[in-house]
Amino acid sequence: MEKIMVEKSPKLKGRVKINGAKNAALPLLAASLLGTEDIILEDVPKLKDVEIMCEVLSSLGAKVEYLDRNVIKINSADIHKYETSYELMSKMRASFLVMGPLLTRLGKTKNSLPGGCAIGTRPIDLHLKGFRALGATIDVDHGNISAYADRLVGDRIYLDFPSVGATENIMMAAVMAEGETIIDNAAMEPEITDLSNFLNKLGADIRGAGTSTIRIKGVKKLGGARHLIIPDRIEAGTFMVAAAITGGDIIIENVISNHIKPIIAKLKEAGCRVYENGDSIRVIGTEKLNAIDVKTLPYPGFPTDMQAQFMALMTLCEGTSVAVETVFENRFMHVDELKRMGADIKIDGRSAIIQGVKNLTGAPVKASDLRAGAALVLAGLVAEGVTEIDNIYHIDRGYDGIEEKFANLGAKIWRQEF
Ligand SMILES: CC(=O)N[C@H]1[C@@H](OP(=O)(O)OP(=O)(O)OC[C@H]2O[C@@H](n3ccc(=O)[nH]c3=O)[C@H](O)[C@@H]2O)O[C@H](CO)[C@@H](O)[C@@H]1O
Ligand SMILES: C=C(OP(=O)(O)O)C(=O)O
Repeated sequence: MEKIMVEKSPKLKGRVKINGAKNAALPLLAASLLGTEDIILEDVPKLKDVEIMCEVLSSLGAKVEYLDRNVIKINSADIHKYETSYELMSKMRASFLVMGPLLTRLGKTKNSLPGGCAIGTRPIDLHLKGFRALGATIDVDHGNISAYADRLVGDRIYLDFPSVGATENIMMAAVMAEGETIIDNAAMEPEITDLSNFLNKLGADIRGAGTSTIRIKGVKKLGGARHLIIPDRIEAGTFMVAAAITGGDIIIENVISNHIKPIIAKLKEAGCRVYENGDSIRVIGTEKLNAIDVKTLPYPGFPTDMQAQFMALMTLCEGTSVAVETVFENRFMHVDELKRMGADIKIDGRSAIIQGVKNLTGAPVKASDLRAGAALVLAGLVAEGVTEIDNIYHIDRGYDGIEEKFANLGAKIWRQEF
């Protein structure tokens, strides 16, 4: 069993290059099932989740080949299987994103129902509502969910919540449906726009991605393309908080600053200096951090995937900070772990009230989910002594080379076998 060990570190300084986004790579890999010619994805992060999605694609008959560390070639010309195994599906929720592409490409698909996870129950009712509106019949039995349709026909679909996954799955199912599909109250995350750009390169006809209304005109067939994945705004945000929490000075390269406006704004409110320069961002920390409040919201609001990392920062801000989580009903599992490190946090429903403390102390802690793990790494950088982080497979789902990147900035961090 491996743990990540973090020792109180000097102020982090230097440059760090951000990888392609996990949350763009996963839907793009799923969408690759739609193409009938070679697809090349560039800047794919080397992550456990990406590995699992590649296994899912291979299990369906796609040819998946690494051309380089971060470049994957996929050919789905001969996909024939429409069922995924429980074993693969249960490893990662995002594998459910193959449902839309398989439904439209093969007319049927059967997958095991994804369960909830540490951050919430994460239902898929909105994905299914979309598939049904396009004409699919949905059956659930023995933990499996099947969808089939002789033909899919476009319709107008209103999402009760702008779900990222539902928007993606419905977009992918609709690309080859007859006529026009309109998704209202669609998610507006940059990863949706990246997916739309990619599908259009394959020959799809999608307009409006990045706004709350997406229009998809069905086409007969999709081909191939080469596509560079957008930078990971959450990885970028995590390193920005690292500069803030250690009072350091970090230049973060390969960032689209428009994608991280709330992160920039909140770090400035905390007293940090943030300079945008083309595709890089420099964050300079401050001796005294001001208390800040954050409320998570769908894009362009403050991202739920940055709430835990900001909470690590808030534990050291002077005064009282409040974090309100509105996207997931149970995304406060990091609170007890931060408290073990000396943080003063109270939870009241969907709000966490954080009273700044003078310092944190290292402790054995557990990552309950991906971003909770990132928050513990950040807290460990400034906590007295050593922080020993267990369950780091969560962290490896979403951060490519986390120890190397932090160590290059001067952090005392290593992976240890126990
Ligand atoms: C692989 C990926 O891209 N993951 C991201 C994606 O997850 P994911 O696509 O799962 O997130 P959603 O936007 O779908 O979920 C947001 C909220 O909607 C609810 N919901 C969702 C679908 C549905 O059918 N019914 C329903 O009620 C969920 O329970 C949750 O409370 O967006 C989340 C919100 O920005 C991020 O935290 C995740 O990192
Ligand atoms: C919640 C996350 O991802 P996933 O949807 O893959 O669980 C995340 O990236 O923080």
